Amino acid sequence: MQIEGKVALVTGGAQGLGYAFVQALLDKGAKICFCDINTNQGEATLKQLSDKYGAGNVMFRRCDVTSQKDMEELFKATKDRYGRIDIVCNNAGMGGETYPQWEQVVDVNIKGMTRGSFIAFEYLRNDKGGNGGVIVNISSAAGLSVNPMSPVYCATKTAIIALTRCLASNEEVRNCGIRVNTLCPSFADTDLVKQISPFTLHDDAETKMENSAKVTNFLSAHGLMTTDTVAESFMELVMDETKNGAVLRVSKGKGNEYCKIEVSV
Ligand SMILES: NC(=O)c1ccc[n+]([C@@H]2O[C@H](COP(=O)([O-])OP(=O)(O)OC[C@H]3O[C@@H](n4cnc5c(N)ncnc54)[C@H](O)[C@@H]3O)[C@@H](O)[C@H]2O)c1
Ligand SMILES: CCCCC/C=C\C=C\[C@H](O)C/C=C\C/C=C\CCCC(=O)O
Repeated sequence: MQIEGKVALVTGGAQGLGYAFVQALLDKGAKICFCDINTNQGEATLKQLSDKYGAGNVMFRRCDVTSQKDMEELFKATKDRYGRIDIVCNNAGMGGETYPQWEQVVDVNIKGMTRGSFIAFEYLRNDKGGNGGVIVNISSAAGLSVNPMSPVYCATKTAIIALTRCLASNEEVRNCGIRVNTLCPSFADTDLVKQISPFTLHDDAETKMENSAKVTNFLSAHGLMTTDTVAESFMELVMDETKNGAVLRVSKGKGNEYCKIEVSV
């Protein structure tokens, strides 16, 4: 897919990986709408991006991906401003393993990305005025592996891999010119990683210290990628038109791998 002249929408784009995806798309000539629940950070990021790429090429809208109304308005505002939508990146996500945060993790990571995919279909489908296009859902290497420290986060990310593969395999979706892929990064240098708080059955100080040491050791064993490195792989999933239903794991230690998850039905 040629990016020049295309219109992309990125959720959770005010910082971290989403911000890197937005910049990678702008670098290739796309027009962008990014949303975030954090209005202050979103507006600060909009200012930086407008200075660098021109105010006509980028817009920000406050939007909570757990709200159907917010998301419908986000897509409509993007189409109203730029006339089309070609690329949707469902990126907004979070971690948290205790109540009530774990429920919000399910809402944002699973329902938010499902909502974003379903609304995207209405705008991309080439049988109803769209031009086809691509959806990239941001899962995680955590969705491909077993991890005792983050059962809820891992479950949500595995769900996104399943959602993506099923949607991509659907003939109606394919026939409307829409590809759906998922990116599964290992650790990258963002706030989300700095805030990891592992699942535990105990809340005493000693266990907390032990768990914190486990997280530190786990992180130093795997290393942190830059957000730009992850964005290069994101762009591969966007641009390579042969990729549909792809599950691309990106890891500092293990490199990039398109994962095959075979099941017999
Ligand atoms: N950083 C990593 O190591 C890593 C690895 C694999 C996958 N991921 C995934 O990448 C995505 C981005 O994570 P990140 O590391 O950049 O984290 P981050 O915390 O730096 O950025 C996440 C952004 O999403 C926004 N957000 C959160 N909830 C939202 C909501 N309800 N509606 C709209 N926006 C919301 C936040 O305000 C923030 O700007 C997430 O889906 C995360 O699970 C991150
Ligand atoms: C300390 C583990 C907690 C992990 C869950 C919390 C936040 C996760 C953020 C990222 O999505 C983590 C990404 C991958 C971690 C899972 C497996 C590591 C695989 C290592 C590799 O393949 O390089």
